[in-house]
Order: sequence, then C-alpha cells, then structure tokens
Amino acid sequence: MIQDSEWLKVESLDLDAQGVAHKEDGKVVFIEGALPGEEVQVSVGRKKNNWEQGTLTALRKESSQRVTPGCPHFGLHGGACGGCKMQHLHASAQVAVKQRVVEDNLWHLGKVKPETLLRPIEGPTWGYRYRARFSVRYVLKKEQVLIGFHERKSRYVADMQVCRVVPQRVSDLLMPLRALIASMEERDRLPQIELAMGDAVIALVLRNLNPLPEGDRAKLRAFAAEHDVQWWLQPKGPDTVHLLDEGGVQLSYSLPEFGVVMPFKPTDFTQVNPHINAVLVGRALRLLDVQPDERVIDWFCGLGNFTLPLATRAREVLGIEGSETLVQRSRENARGNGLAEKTRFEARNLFEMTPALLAADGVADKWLVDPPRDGAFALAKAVADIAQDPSLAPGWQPPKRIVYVSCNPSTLARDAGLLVNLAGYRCTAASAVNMFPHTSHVESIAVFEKA
Ligand SMILES: C[S@@+](CC[C@H](N)C(=O)[O-])C[C@H]1O[C@@H](n2cnc3c(N)ncnc32)[C@H](O)[C@@H]1O
Ligand code: SF4
Repeated sequence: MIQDSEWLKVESLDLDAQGVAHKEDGKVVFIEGALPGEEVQVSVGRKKNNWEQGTLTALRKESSQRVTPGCPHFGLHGGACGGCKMQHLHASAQVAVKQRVVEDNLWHLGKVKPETLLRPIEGPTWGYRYRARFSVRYVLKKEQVLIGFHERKSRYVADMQVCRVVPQRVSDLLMPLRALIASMEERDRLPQIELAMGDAVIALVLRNLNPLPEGDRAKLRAFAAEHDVQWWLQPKGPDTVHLLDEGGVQLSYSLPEFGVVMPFKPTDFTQVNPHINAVLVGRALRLLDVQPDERVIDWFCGLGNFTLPLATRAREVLGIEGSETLVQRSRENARGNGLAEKTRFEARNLFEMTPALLAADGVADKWLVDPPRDGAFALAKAVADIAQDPSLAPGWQPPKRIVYVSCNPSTLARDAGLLVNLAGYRCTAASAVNMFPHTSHVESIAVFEKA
C-alpha cells in the first residue's frame, strides 16, 4: 500500500460501495470506506493506467450521511465480515444510491429514461434476511469452529459471533451452533449450514459429506428441541436435501394480501427478504393492473410467488420456469391454494427463447418477468425481433404491459433497451427495491407499456 497525500473529493459511490473520486491528473480512484461529499486521503493498493483503488486513511470533511455501523463485524470498520458493504452509510441514503444506480444503468446501458421514478420499496433494515448460506470451518489449531460469511476479499470464514441482518433468533444461534458442531464426531466434514426461514419455522440445512453417526444425529435432535429449529441434511446435491426426522411444522411463507400460503423446501429459490417480498408482489400486481378477463404469463415463475397472487385476479396465468423441481412445487402450491384451474406451469430453458416458441405460448394481455441475474435477453430479443418482422410470428400480439422485476440493474437496462428502442414499448415507471439493505445488491422493478 502507498500512502497518497493528495486530498480527494469523493463524487459518487460505485456498486461495490466504493467512493469514486478523480485525482488532479484525471485518474479515477475507487476508495473503500469513503462516501460522496467527503474529502479523504487514500492508501493506494492497486494501480492501473487510468485508475487506482485504495482505502480511506484520513477524513477532513465527513458526509452528513455517515453513520456508525450497526454490526461489530462490519468489514470496513475493523471487523472482518464481508457480508455487508454499506453499513457506514445511512439506510435511506443507501436506497437513494440504489435508485440512482437503476436510473444510471437504464440510461447508460439501455438508453432508456423511465417516465416516472416510483418511490423505492423499503422495509426493515435489520433482521430482514430469512435465507443465508453460512460456511462452517473446524480450525484444528484452535480446536474451534467458525460459522459465518466469508471475510472481505478472502476465502476465510469470518469469526462472526452475531449477525444483525438475520433475525435476532438466528443471530442468537450462531455461538450455540459453533459449540454443537465442535462437539460432533463429523465436525471437519460439515462445510456449510444453510438457513431458510418460513413464517413459523427456522430450517437449517446441514451439508454432511459423510453419513452422520447416530451420536451426531442425537446431538442435532437435542439442539433442535432446545432451540426450536428444524434440521435438514444435504449429503450431496440440492435434490438430496431431506428432513433429519420426518414430521413437524411445514416450512412455508404467506402472502396475506392475496390469501396465499406457499410451502417450500429449504433449497428452493425463495426471496431473501419476506417483508419486502410481500410489498413487491403487491406493487407488481397493482402496476400490472390485471383484470378478471385477462391472461397473464409469469416468466421465471419459481415456486409461484407471483403466479398464485396473479391467479387470484386474472382469468388464467401461465408460469414458466427452468427448474423442474420448482415447477412441481408451483403446481402443488396452486392446488393447495385452490388455484389449479386458473394456472398452468411449464419447465423450460428461457435463455433459449425464439419468436416461434414465444408465439406458441400464445397471446397474453400482461407479463410478469422476474429473471435471475443474467436477465431475460432471449425473451426481450424475441419480442424485439417480432416487432421488427411480424411475419416471424403471424397472429401473435405483444402484451400490453410488462412488469419486470430485476436483481441486476445492468441486465434490466440491456433488456429495457430492446423493449423500448426496438419493440415499441415505453418505460413508464421504475424504482429500486431495497431487498438487501447494507449490501450492494440492487433489486428493482420497471414497467413497460406498449406504445
Ligand atoms: C429471481 S428468481 C424468481 C423466482 C420467482 N419469480 C420468485 O419470485 O420466487 C429467478 C428464477 O429463474 C429461474 N431460472 C434461472 N435460469 C433459468 C432459465 N435459463 N430458464 C428458466 N428459468 C430460469 C430460477 O430457477 C428462479 O426460479
Ligand atoms: S453480514 Fe452480518 S455479521 Fe456480516 S457485517 Fe453484515 S450484519 Fe455483520
């Protein structure tokens, strides 16, 4: 590291929550721990021709948005955990940064300017995370078990004694879990514990590389009884996940606004933040404004998180999803909620969409699109191709309205560019969704209307 004595004025924050400044010679500097508006000195770690990257070492003008981090393990303030990146920035300023990221991406990558910026969706900033994947390491030298997220920029597991982004009940389990694993015969062959919380159950999935001896199973049972958790074991891939002991309360979450209950398995995709999810589903449906005579397609439907609420409003909904397991779960959930007659589900790879395949899915009045980080390029491209050459799909009509929920603003922007600049849609609204407070993940929602 080289200490740079030049004072830099921080102009903005990048997606990794690094302050961005320019040196006198025009070089861009990315500064860990620095916030917009601050004047800082930097210890430079990496140098390239036109940029440098370093860490804040001195501060002579502090941002009014700077706050004391809420977690002792926060990596930029002496802690080691790399799980959060923005705890030093006031929660509402984090949302403003994310809103700006959505706008900037739409404009710079998609040449799209939303007609309206909606108020970002916000929820609790602590204790929100109902899913987490904790690494487990038995450190032989110290005869100690660590359970936590990775340290910043490292493969090591952080020595995490509490965690403020998971619910308090889960944070309180971290030290007892360490003691439990340390006491087990298989302690050095248990690399991961995955958390999946439902409305009424804390499910913990223990990855076990070897079959567990009866003594270890008895210890898990005693822990479950004492701490009111449900153990699942995962001997191999996600499909091998099973309950340690059959029975007990079923893992599920509910969407009360729509009277829907969604049972799930702990390794199924479910949204990380159930508080935001409930608001997000409500907002998506209001933005879609589905009418009782309308047909809707829910692309990348997962276990039916949007499909079933949509089916409470629409004439019929088609849900399409890549995972057979999730399609199966969607069907069961539709049956369980009395919505089987209005829904149909299909397992398909949506990265391979073509105009002909799109036409075969039929005309729908509205679409909900909620892809993984890679986005929905093939889908947006097929719509754009048909708009350019309608003979590719004779008789097919594009949906009047699309609500696109995204976990990656750059792929949203790319797809929005296709819809707006080639397929004749207007982007009528967009906003950030603060699904992951204190991290740099940006969730967002955008509305496209056929012009
Ligand atoms: C962001 S999740 C959304 C799921 C659901 N809408 C929800 O809210 O729970 C994205 C979904 O896309 C699915 N997926 C990933 N790649 C896919 C592909 N190539 N084709 C179809 N679905 C895919 C995943 O299995 C996952 O369920
Ligand atoms: S992930 Fe948890 S332990 Fe790590 S910094 Fe964030 S709140 Fe603290």
